[in-house]
Amino acid sequence: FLDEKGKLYQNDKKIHLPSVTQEAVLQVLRQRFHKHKIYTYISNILVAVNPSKFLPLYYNPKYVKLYENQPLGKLSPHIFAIADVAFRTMLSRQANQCILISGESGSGKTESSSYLIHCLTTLNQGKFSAVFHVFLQAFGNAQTAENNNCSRFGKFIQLIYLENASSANILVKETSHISYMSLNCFNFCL
Ligand SMILES: Nc1ncnc2c1ncn2[C@@H]1O[C@H](COP(=O)(O)OP(=O)(O)OP(=O)(O)O)[C@@H](O)[C@H]1O
Repeated sequence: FLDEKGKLYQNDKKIHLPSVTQEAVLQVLRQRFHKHKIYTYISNILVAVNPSKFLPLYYNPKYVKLYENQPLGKLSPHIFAIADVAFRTMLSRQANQCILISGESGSGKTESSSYLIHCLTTLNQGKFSAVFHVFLQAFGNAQTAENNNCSRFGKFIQLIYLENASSANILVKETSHISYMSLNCFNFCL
């Protein structure tokens, strides 16, 4: 989102970087971070910079509604936009969707997955309790030099969407066997 002179564009307008180097990308992320913008799109990939503090404005429940049914890139980059696109694509194509979250320890993968689950269950008006997360974290997390709440296991989370279920129609399954987190919503109950 830098213009040719290296200046940040206003209003999250999409533009090309003059040269795509690690330094240039980091510069954009840094500049946006200083403007309290922790999310940036690189194509349809969302880059999140860990703010290390809760940003209530970002995660206000009204944003789930705001991002609902909006094409990716129309509004400011946000993790709710990723959840919405996955959800809509699953419904329209009747096909599994997968969201991969990767990053170094302490970068915010667990937090991001919580926001995704929150948004996906809200979009579906389903009810989800955080029991799975709390339970797994109680046994599987530990404090490390990088992260006070470090997951000491890989995670695969599957959200199963049941189209005709009467009440809570997203089931959440959480298992722990791969080395980075993936989120997979699917399974239609026709
Ligand atoms: N979006 C966010 N908003 C506010 N705080 C965040 C956010 N993302 C991460 N954090 C903070 O950073 C800490 C580390 O994040 P998290 O545990 O999600 O990292 P992780 O990538 O899952 O780490 P690990 O691989 O070590 O398990 C969190 O406990 C939280 O305090």
